[in-house]
Amino acid sequence: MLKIGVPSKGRLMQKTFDWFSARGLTMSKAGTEREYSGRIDGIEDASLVLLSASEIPRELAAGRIHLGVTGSDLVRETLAHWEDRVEELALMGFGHADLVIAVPSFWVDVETLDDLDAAAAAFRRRHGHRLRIATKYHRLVRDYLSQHGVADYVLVDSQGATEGTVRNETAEAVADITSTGETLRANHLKILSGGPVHASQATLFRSRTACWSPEAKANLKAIRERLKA
Ligand SMILES: Nc1ncnc2c1ncn2[C@@H]1O[C@H](COP(=O)(O)OP(=O)(O)OP(=O)(O)O)[C@@H](O)[C@H]1O
Ligand SMILES: O=P(O)(O)OC[C@H]1O[C@H](OP(=O)(O)OP(=O)(O)O)[C@H](O)[C@@H]1O
Repeated sequence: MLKIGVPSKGRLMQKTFDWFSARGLTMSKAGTEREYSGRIDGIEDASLVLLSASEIPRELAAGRIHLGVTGSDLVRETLAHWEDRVEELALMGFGHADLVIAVPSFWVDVETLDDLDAAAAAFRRRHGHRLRIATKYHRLVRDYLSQHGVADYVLVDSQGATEGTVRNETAEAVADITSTGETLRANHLKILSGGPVHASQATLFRSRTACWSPEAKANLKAIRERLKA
């Protein structure tokens, strides 16, 4: 039995169903709105596992699902050495969002990462502690800043309403996902230039660690054919 994990709710769920449906694989939620089970028509011996988008990377890495749909940001953030554990089968063309670093709009001297580096050093000299960046994307932000030689900062964990941390004085800067930019603007934050930390979109992943029985492999082959068509 091939297990496919798809988002059970939230912004990725309906578009995931639509994407598969356009390729001849009809997914639907079973039972009532609140029941987290589903069915998939158009392929034999495949079952749907409805999960939170943020749990799908872990389930793929543990091999409990064979395929899974989630944001590319969540896989990179959740799984160390993600490419060893999952394979990207298809970029799905929706769920686009950029992980960006943003600072208060009134920091007129800070536009680039180099500026942030200089501001962080000055901040430490003046305040005696490191500049705080609020985020839930610890791995991605740490790797990105280290690649760009920025070291004088500390990450503070924020699992939601991250843009509010600057106003609430629990951080000086933020690293968060944005699509329209509305939330950043409303909180008087501006994005550093130089491109996003990661440009995310909904992606179909294959687990490298799941048990790939001959039947599961045959099922995957059939799905790949559908995707090509
Ligand atoms: N404002 C946004 N616009 C577009 N995509 C976004 C936005 N915020 C987050 N995303 C993307 O949506 C995905 C997460 O989806 P969603 O927020 O529905 O799941 P979740 O946080 O796991 O929800 P839950 O755990 O409550 O089920 C991530 O890949 C992220 O990049
Ligand atoms: O650029 P925008 O279109 O304004 O979208 C950005 C917001 O969307 C996400 O939050 P979400 O709605 O998932 O809530 P959260 O704060 O609980 O993460 C993200 O964390 C930003 O706060």
